[in-house]
Formats: sequence, structure tokens, C-alpha cells
Amino acid sequence: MIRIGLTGSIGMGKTTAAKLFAEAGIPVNDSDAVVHELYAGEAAQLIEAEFPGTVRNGVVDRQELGRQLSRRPDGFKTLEAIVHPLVRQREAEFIEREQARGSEIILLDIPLLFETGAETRVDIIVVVSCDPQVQRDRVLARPGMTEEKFNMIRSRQTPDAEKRERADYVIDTGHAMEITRARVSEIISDLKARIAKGDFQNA
Ligand SMILES: CC(C)(COP(=O)(O)OP(=O)(O)OC[C@H]1O[C@@H](n2cnc3c(N)ncnc32)[C@H](O)[C@@H]1O)[C@@H](O)C(=O)NCCC(=O)NCCS
Ligand SMILES: Nc1ncnc2c1ncn2[C@@H]1O[C@H](COP(=O)(O)OP(=O)(O)OP(=O)(O)O)[C@@H](O)[C@H]1O
Repeated sequence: MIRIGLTGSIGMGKTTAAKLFAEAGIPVNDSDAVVHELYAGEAAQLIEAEFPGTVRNGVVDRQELGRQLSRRPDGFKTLEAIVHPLVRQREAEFIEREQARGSEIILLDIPLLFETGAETRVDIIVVVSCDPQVQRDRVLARPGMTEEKFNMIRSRQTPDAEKRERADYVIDTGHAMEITRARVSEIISDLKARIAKGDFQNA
């Protein structure tokens, strides 16, 4: 089974690209979606204990958590120590399920792939990327997003240029959606051809 790791900086189009892979029939594990689930479940009380006032009706209020993190950026380390092991566990369960189903290719959406050394867990790295101005316009248009929060998140992410350099495939998301969709199809076809040629030992 070939594991694709999909990553990219904030607003570069990971979620959109992951949807296109799923539509093309590739099973996808979406880490951000897992975090949303955890924040309404098993992570909530652990986070409330470290960041009092962030849980409302049993669910982590991300705006409030974001506000507290802006005041104490060192809090990211504490938060990640709670969240990342739980995310890893869910990912491992997904991989096991797909292995049992005999899937040929799967996709792991890992926003912090380079930052957390996740390269070793995947066979192929796909990076979504676009012009920084497009990225900025997309992100600042989101409700509740501020320049400060955008800069804080960006400062914790590996720069786009470095991500592109370390990628096996880059998807440029700065143009029409159809171009992104075509690039996703092209990557899948290329991977299938490489699997057929015997390029991967674990295929
Ligand atoms: C900081 C939080 C509260 C902001 O929530 P919000 O809903 O406003 O934004 P969202 O989750 O959609 O993230 C926006 C962007 O920030 C990136 N991001 C999220 N957490 C981090 C982090 N710890 N370090 C760097 N970038 C991050 C995301 O990948 C995305 O590109 C939230 O992202 C969070 O709780 N993060 C900690 C969990 C985490 O590390 N998730 C990402 C990997 S699984
Ligand atoms: N050609 C394109 N490819 C991908 N996304 C596009 C394209 N054109 C416009 N967009 C828009 O850009 C936005 C990309 O946001 P998306 O949520 O996919 O990014 P993300 O990388 O997952 O963000 P985050 O890192 O914050 O989770 C979406 O609103 C999407 O509709």
C-alpha cells in the first residue's frame, strides 16, 4: 500500500486537494477533521485543564483557544503534546483499516508533515502551493481570521519554498479548480504507472 502524505501551508488548498483525491477514489485521512472530532470528544477536558475557559458545552472553542495562544505562543507546545499523539493514533487506525481492505494507494492529510518529521511515515510527498498573495487573500477572508493570527500560524510552519523543494509532486492551486483537479488525476495516474513498473517495494 502506497501512502501519500499531503501537506501545504495555511490556505494553500490542502482540504480542497484532499477532497479531489477522495473524489478520484483514494481513501483519505483528514487530520484537521480528526482534530475537530477530538475537540468535541476525548481531547476537550485535557485542553480545558491546560487552557481554562476554552471549552464550552463540552467542545473546544477554537476562537478562544486561538486567542489564548496569541497571548502565550509557548502554549502551542503544550497543546501539541495533547493533540498530536491522539491524531497519530487515529491515523494508525485508519492505515490498519485500509491495509485490511487491500487499498493500493491512500492519502494522509498531514498539515505539519515536515514540522513533525512525518516524512518517514509516507512513501510520497505531495505539496499544495500557490502565490503568497493568493494565500493571504484566501486566509484573511475567513471569518475570525486576523493578520496577527495568520502571522503566528505561518511562523510555525516550514516555508512554502522549502516544502516545494522537498516534495515529490507539487499541486499549484492558484488557478482554476479544473486545473487542480487535472493535476490530481495526473499524479494518481503517474503513481499507478510507477506501482505497475515495480518502483515501490511496499506496493
Ligand atoms: C490553533 C487553532 C486553535 C486554530 O484553529 P482555527 O480553526 O482558527 O484554524 P485551523 O485549525 O483551520 O488551522 C488553520 C491553519 O493552521 C495550521 N495549524 C494548526 N495548528 C497548528 C500548529 N500547531 N502549528 C502550525 N500550524 C498549525 C493548520 O494546519 C491550518 O493550516 C487550531 O488549529 C489548533 O487547535 N491547533 C492545534 C492542533 C494541531 O496542531 N493541528 C494541526 C495538525 S494535526
Ligand atoms: N484551483 C484551486 N485549488 C484549490 N483551492 C482553490 C482553487 N481555487 C480557489 N480555491 C479556494 O481556496 C481555498 C483553499 O482553502 P483550503 O481550506 O482548501 O486550504 P487549506 O490548505 O486546507 O487551509 P488550512 O491550512 O487553513 O486548513 C478554498 O476556499 C478553495 O475553494
